[in-house]
Amino acid sequence: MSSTAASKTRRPPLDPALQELQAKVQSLVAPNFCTGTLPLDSSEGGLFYRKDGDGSNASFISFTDGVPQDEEILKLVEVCQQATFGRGEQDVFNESYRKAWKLETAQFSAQFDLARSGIMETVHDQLLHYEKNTMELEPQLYKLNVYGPGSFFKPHVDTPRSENLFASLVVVLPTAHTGGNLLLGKDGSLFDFDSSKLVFDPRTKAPQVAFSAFYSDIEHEVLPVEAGYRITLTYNLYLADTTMSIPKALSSDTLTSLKNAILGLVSDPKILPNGGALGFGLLYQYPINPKYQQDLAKFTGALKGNDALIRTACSSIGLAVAVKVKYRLERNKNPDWISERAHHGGYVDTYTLEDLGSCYFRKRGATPAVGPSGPTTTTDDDYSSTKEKALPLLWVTPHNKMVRTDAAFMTYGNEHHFGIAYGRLVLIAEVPPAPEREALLRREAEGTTQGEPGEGGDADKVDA
Ligand SMILES: O=C(O)CCC(=O)C(=O)O
Ligand SMILES: [Fe+2]
Repeated sequence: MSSTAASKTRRPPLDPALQELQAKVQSLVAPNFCTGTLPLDSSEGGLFYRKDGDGSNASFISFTDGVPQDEEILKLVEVCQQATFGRGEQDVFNESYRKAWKLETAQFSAQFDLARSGIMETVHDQLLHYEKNTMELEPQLYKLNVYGPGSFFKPHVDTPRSENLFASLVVVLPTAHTGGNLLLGKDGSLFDFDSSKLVFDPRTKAPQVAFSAFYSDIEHEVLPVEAGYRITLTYNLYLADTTMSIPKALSSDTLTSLKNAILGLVSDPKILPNGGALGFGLLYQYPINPKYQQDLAKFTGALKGNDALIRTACSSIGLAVAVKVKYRLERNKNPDWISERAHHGGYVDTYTLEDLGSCYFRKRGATPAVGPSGPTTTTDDDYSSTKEKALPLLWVTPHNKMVRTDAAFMTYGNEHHFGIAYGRLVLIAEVPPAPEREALLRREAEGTTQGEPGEGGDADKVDA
């Protein structure tokens, strides 16, 4: 029997509890960016810079000793290079896509000290909110950019130049300018960050920095600067393990209502009566290194925003959760499948939502491969003989609503990089057979499952 026939005959009407959980997941709003301003003390307001290759002559510009004049900024521009961007595997210069100047880190030293500024604490709290408190974000200064009149940067996602790239941070230094808004999300659907209005205190006119941090896979653009110069420091924020305990106060209302919606679904013995899994397509994309195929099976990075919230909700009610890569089979017309190389055991077949097509969850995989632009292709010889052992996988949400994945768009980034691609991931929460779920539900009703992380518990501890 073909898989298409199998999924057609098996698709049941949508359960009201599933509809409720879908609506809940789709209405989640975990933060995916954060912005703010910070006074800039005169001891931190300077920038030393030099010409490329000139070790002996440095110049200086102050951002706190009066508003920098155009002539001073033009001297800085003189030592800059035209900014390029990544397209496929090359850095290219194309003024219809990006018009700006850049300075490499070897050419400048800013007195502004990100580590001491307190910005990273805010960013950490917002962007790693629902994640394990064993991870932190490590900022790496990336470039200084100058956007003059007519400068802009067309919509793009930031290049995943390492598997650990998580977020991007832009710090705008205080200069007089108009335009140059940073739009987050498609056409600014998430936020319109108008630095021109933020870099001087509206009351005292004192200079300040304005910052914006966002997950690097979120589409963003810089609108043309209309007048003046917009000067930025950009940082890549990498995930790093930490032994420090980072306190977290989770907004438990959102988490509790999501947990209740999941419990509402799994408390129905007609749902996955013999066990199976709930599938959640993740909203964000994550950098994956196709070379390390084994590691694809155990994604250990932090999840972003809503994705992290779903993982925390599932694991804190005692469901075993795992993050998997979604693959596409090349040879036949079979739909996507999900593989986990590290485990051996059964296979999970599926009945699905209409818009996903069917999908197979297998606990033992053939060789996976990730293409350079996300969706994956592979061949799998023993695929058809193994799917009989499948258990149902019930999709709660489709994948990747947040991220545009059309090929042209995905080839653009802010720098070329070999080997790392943004991958589509799904979260699989294993659901035990109905009789075994009673204990889980009883525990939750009695409040004996783990509390939210940051309230003395760690959601991951309840993973099976
Ligand atoms: O200047 C900004 O606000 C964002 C710049 C940017 O997107 C980049 O450098 O990749
Ligand atoms: Fe960018």
